[in-house]
Amino acid sequence: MSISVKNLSKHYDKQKAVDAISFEAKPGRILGFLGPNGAGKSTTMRMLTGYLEPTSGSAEISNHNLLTQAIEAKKNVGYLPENTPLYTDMYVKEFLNFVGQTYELKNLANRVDEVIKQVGLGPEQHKKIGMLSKGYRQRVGLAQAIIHNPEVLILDEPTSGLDPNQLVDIRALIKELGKNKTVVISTHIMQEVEAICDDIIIINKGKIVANDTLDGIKKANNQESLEDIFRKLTA
Ligand SMILES: Nc1ncnc2c1ncn2[C@@H]1O[C@H](COP(=O)(O)OP(=O)(O)OP(=O)(O)O)[C@@H](O)[C@H]1O
Repeated sequence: MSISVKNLSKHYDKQKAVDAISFEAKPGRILGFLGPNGAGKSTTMRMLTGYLEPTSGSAEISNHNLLTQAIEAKKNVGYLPENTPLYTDMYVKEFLNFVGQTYELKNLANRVDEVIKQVGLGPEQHKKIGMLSKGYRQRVGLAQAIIHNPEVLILDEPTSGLDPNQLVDIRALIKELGKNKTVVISTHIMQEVEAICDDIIIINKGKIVANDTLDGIKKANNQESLEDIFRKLTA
């Protein structure tokens, strides 16, 4: 199993931001992680990438425990945070080289060229990150997330704020990456879920209220629209 989460919780004082959730995710599938604002999506994603320590419970990435085998676990996960904090003063290639060095990658120059091609950054690769449009910045964010070829990709609202053209391109890219990785993507756009996700988890107030395939959740709810199902489960 690429991701295995058991009774994972994060409490901020008395608030249970994430409340004993358990789930698994498999390779070659894209898991949509849905929930209203403040449901606990980003908090869960931060715990899955080792950025945030859980209050209790455990999470494994590629069979490595994130607490006790943190280095191995982190090698197997790539992360695109919600508001991608990129180094705007760095050039695209400079930044990707910098990230690659932190993973001590071999043949780094080749790998940087490879990911630039893979995410469609070719025409913009000689620019400073600060000069790029939001869509191209997201491509840099995706490039840094996949540079070490991780088995698991965690993408926190990767298409928010993109124009319709970039949106379609980035979705296609995520779909392509999902063919041989385990991708977890959070989004508020139900159309996006329909377009790219195989499986769905809906989280509400820190608890999982649905965990099914896209087809399964629709069948279980008399083929209602995903918007209606979402509202019913999270109202
Ligand atoms: N550092 C923190 N300190 C205190 N409370 C926090 C902290 N980070 C998150 N929270 C709270 O935990 C809850 C879950 O937040 P989280 O950011 O995980 O939600 P989310 O589902 O990602 O929301 P959104 O869709 O708005 O991004 C929220 O009530 C939030 O206010």
